Amino acid sequence: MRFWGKPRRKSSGSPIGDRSGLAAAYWESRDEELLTASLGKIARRLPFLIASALRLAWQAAPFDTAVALAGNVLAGVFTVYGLVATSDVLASLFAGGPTPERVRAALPSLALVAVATGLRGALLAAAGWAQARLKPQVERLAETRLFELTTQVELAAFDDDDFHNAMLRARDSGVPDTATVVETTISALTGAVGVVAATAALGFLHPVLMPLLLVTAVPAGWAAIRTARLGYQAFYRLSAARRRKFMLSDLMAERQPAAEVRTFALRDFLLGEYAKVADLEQDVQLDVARRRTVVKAGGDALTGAATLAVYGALAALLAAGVIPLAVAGTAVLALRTGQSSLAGLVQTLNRLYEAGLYFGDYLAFREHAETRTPPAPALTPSGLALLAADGVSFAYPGADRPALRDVSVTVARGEVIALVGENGSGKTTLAKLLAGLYRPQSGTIRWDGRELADLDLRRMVSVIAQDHTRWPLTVRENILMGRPLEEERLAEAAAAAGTDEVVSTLPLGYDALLDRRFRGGHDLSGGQWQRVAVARGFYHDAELVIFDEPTSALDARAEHALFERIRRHADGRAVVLITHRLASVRYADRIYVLDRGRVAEQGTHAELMARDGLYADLYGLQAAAYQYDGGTVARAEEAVR
Ligand SMILES: Nc1ncnc2c1ncn2[C@@H]1O[C@H](COP(=O)(O)OP(=O)(O)OP(=O)(O)O)[C@@H](O)[C@H]1O
Repeated sequence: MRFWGKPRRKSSGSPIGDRSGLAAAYWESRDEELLTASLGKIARRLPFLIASALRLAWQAAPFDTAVALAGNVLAGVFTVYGLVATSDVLASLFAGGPTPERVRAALPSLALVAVATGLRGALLAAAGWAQARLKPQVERLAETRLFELTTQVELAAFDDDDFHNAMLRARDSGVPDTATVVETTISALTGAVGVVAATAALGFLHPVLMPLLLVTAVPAGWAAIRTARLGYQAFYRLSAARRRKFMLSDLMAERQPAAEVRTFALRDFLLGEYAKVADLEQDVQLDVARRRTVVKAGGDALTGAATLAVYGALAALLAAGVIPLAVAGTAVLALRTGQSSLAGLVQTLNRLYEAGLYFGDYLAFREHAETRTPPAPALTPSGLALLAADGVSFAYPGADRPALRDVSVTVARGEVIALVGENGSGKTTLAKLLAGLYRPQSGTIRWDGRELADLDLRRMVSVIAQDHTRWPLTVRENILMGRPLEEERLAEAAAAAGTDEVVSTLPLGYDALLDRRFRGGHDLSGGQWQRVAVARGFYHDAELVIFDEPTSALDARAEHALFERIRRHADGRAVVLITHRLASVRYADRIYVLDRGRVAEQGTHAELMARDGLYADLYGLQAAAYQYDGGTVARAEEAVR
C-alpha cells in the first residue's frame, strides 16, 4: 500500500513561502484515479495489465516466468487432489468396524495426501524462488529500456513540460511498479488458482457446496477493498502536505541550503513549518488507523457470521443426508483454503490495479518517447570546411516568442567567430542549433553543404556549455568522458585549461573523486570546475568547438591565458566563442551581435567599432568600467586583457 510504504518523492522545488504551490505534482497524478476507481473499472483494465506484465516478464526471464506460472498452476492441481484424498481418509476413518482396521484402510489415502502436500509445497517453493528472481530482472529490463530512450530522444523533448513530467512519472513510479505488476500478476494467479482449486474440490465433494465459498469470502473481500480505499483517501488528503514536508526536509537536511539556513537564522521557522505539516500528517494517519481497525473488526465479525451460516448449512445438508460426514469435514478444509485465497486475491487485484496505473504510464511514455527519437543518421562527416546557418528561426516548446529569428551565420575551418549580445539575446540557443542539439523550425544549417539532421555529429562537435554538468566522477573521467586515455593529450588539455593547477592541489590528483557525497570526495570552486569543463572541450578533438562563456568564473589571469589558447586551438578547427568579455573577442575573425533573437550587426571588431552601433555601445560601457583615475580607454583595454 502506497500510503504506508515509502512515498515516491522527488524534491518539490516549491518556493518556501508558497502555500498555493500545492497543486498535484507529477508523481501524484494518479491519486485521484485510485480514489475513485470502481470495481468494474478495475476489472476492465486488468486483462491488459496482466498481458503486458507477462509479456515483459517473458522478455526479461522466460525460464523464471515459466517456472513461476507453471509452479503455481500445478500447485493448485495438487491442492484439489489433496483435498479429495482427505475426503477419502475421513471416509475410511468414519466407516464402521474396529478402529485399527479403519486406520489401516485410511493409510493409502493418507499417503496420497502426504505426497500431494509435499509436491504442492515443492512446487510453491520453486514458483516462489522463480518469482523472487523475476523481480530484479524485470526491473532491470524496464529501467534499461527507459534509459535507452531518455538518452536518445531529441533534446527539445526535455524543454517540453508534458514530456518531462511523463518521463519523471515513468522513471520514478513506472519502473518500480513494473516489477510490482509482474509480482502481483503472479500472486493474483496464485490466488485465483487457490480459489479455483478450492471450488473444484468442493464441486467434487458435492456441487451444492460450491456457493458456500462465496458466502464466507464476500465479507473478507469487502474489508480488504475498504481498507485499501481508506489508505488512498488518506494519501490523497495528505498529498499537498507531503509535498511541503519534502520541500522542508530538503531545506533542513541538504548541503546546498545549509549555509543560508544558518545565515538567515531559518531554523526555528523551518522547524515550526515542519511541525505544522507533521501534526496534520500524524492526525490523518491516526484517524486512518482507527477507521481501518473498525473496518477490519466489522469484516471479521461479518466473516464470523458468514462462517456460522455456512457451518449451519453444512449441518443441515448433513442432517438431511445430502452429504456424508467425511465430505462435510473435507468441505470445512476446502472452504478455509478457498476463503483465504479469495481474500488474498481481492487484495492482490487492488494492488495490481494501483501499480498498473503507473505501469500504464511507463508503457505510454515509452511509446511516446519512440516518436520523439530522431532516426539515426547514416552519414558521418570526414571533416568540416564550412558550417553555415541560413535564415534560421527557432522557438522553444511552449514559448510565446521565438528565441531566434531569421539568423544567418557562418564559420569556416580555422576561424573563430564570436557571438555577443545581452542576456537572453539567443547566443546559447544559436550555439545549440549549430551543434545539432536542436533543429530549427525554419531555415537551414549546413555542414559542408549537408543538412545537420542528416549527419551523425557525435565526436564531431565539442560544446563547453555555460551550465556544464558537474559530473560526480574523478577528474580524469570528467575530462575523458568515456574516450580512451591518451596521457599526452590529457596533459596538454589540462595545461591549456589550467586544470593542471587544480589537479596539483588534490591529494589523489586525476583520481580525485569530484563529489562530496562520497567518502574521500572533493568539491571544487566554480572557477576550478570551469577549468575541468574546458579541459574536457580541449581533450575532445572535435571539428567544431563551441565555448559558451568559458571564462565566466575564471580569474583574470586564467581568462587571459584561456582566450590565447582558444585562438591557437582554432588552427584546423572551427571555433564558436560566446562571451560577455568583449575585450577578448577583438581577435575573432567575425563577431555576430545578437539582439532579441536577431543578428543586429556583424563584422570584425574594427568594423563594428567604426559602425558605432550596439557593439560599440557595449564595448564602450565595459571599457569605461575599467577606466581609472582618468586613464584612457586604450589603457583600460590593456587592463581588461
Ligand atoms: N530551455 C528553454 N526553454 C524555453 N525558453 C528558453 C530556454 N532556454 C532559453 N530560453 C529563452 O530563449 C531566449 C534566448 O536564451 P539564450 O539562453 O539563448 O540567451 P543568451 O543570449 O545565451 O543569454 P545569456 O547571455 O544570459 O546566456 C531567452 O528569452 C530565454 O528565456
